[in-house]
Amino acid sequence: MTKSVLHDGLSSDLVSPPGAQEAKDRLTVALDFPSAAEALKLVDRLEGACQWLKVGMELYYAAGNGLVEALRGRGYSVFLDLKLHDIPNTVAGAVRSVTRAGAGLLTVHAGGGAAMMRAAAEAANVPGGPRLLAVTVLTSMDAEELAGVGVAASPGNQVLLLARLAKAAGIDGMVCSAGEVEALRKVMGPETMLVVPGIRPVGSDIGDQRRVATPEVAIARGASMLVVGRPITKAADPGAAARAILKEIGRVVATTD
Ligand SMILES: O=C(O)c1cc(=O)[nH]c(=O)n1[C@@H]1O[C@H](COP(=O)(O)O)[C@@H](O)[C@H]1O
Repeated sequence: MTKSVLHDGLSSDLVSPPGAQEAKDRLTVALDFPSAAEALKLVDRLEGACQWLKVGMELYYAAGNGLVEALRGRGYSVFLDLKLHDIPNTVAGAVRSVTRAGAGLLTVHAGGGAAMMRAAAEAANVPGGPRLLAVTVLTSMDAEELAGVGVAASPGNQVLLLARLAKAAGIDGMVCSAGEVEALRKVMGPETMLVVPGIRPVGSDIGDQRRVATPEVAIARGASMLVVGRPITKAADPGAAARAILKEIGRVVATTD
């Protein structure tokens, strides 16, 4: 479905079974750590289980573009999750600043509005610029939390509204929960990148997430890519935890190819 969109020009692993590279391309491990040293230690323990690594606010504020470049130097694709949300001029400037590091993906908050997203899309539209993802409704929010910030719509309807706004503004893909991905896939078509966090393999702690699903369910419903943090980074054996998730992804990919 989204194979060609996702692959970042890296060579396939010739000794892996068919579909293995696709599964790797569809898993992003969230490096939510306070320092480059801790993040790189985890990367070593992943033993190449994934192609994409997500650098979020905690790590980027500590380690900056240097770490993005270091991860790319090790052959990884970098998903820079800064969830930009400010006036259009400021967001466009931020996109230009981070573009220099060569991240493949960058997030903005869809709640920043159409003009902000258009400004971000224009700033990213340069050679080597990142593909932009619009974060719709955070997976840590349920209907009650949404109502608390004055949004009466259900998470499903709010995600759909923001996704349509993002697409019209020229954004490449959206971040949503597994609960909305099926409806979004129908509306957005096969090429739009739909990225799903809030992933919890059976038996793992839910923590602060609210709209969650297993890797298998999220991929079966149409997710292009999964974002997984603590179920891998806090596991006793992060490499084994990542490989178990790849197996779940692979099972679905094998039946849909
Ligand atoms: O944009 C994101 O990546 C994101 C959006 C969202 O709605 N929910 C969400 O959890 N995330 C990120 O996905 C990761 C999930 O981490 P875990 O809950 O530890 O698996 C974190 O790095 C979050 O910042």
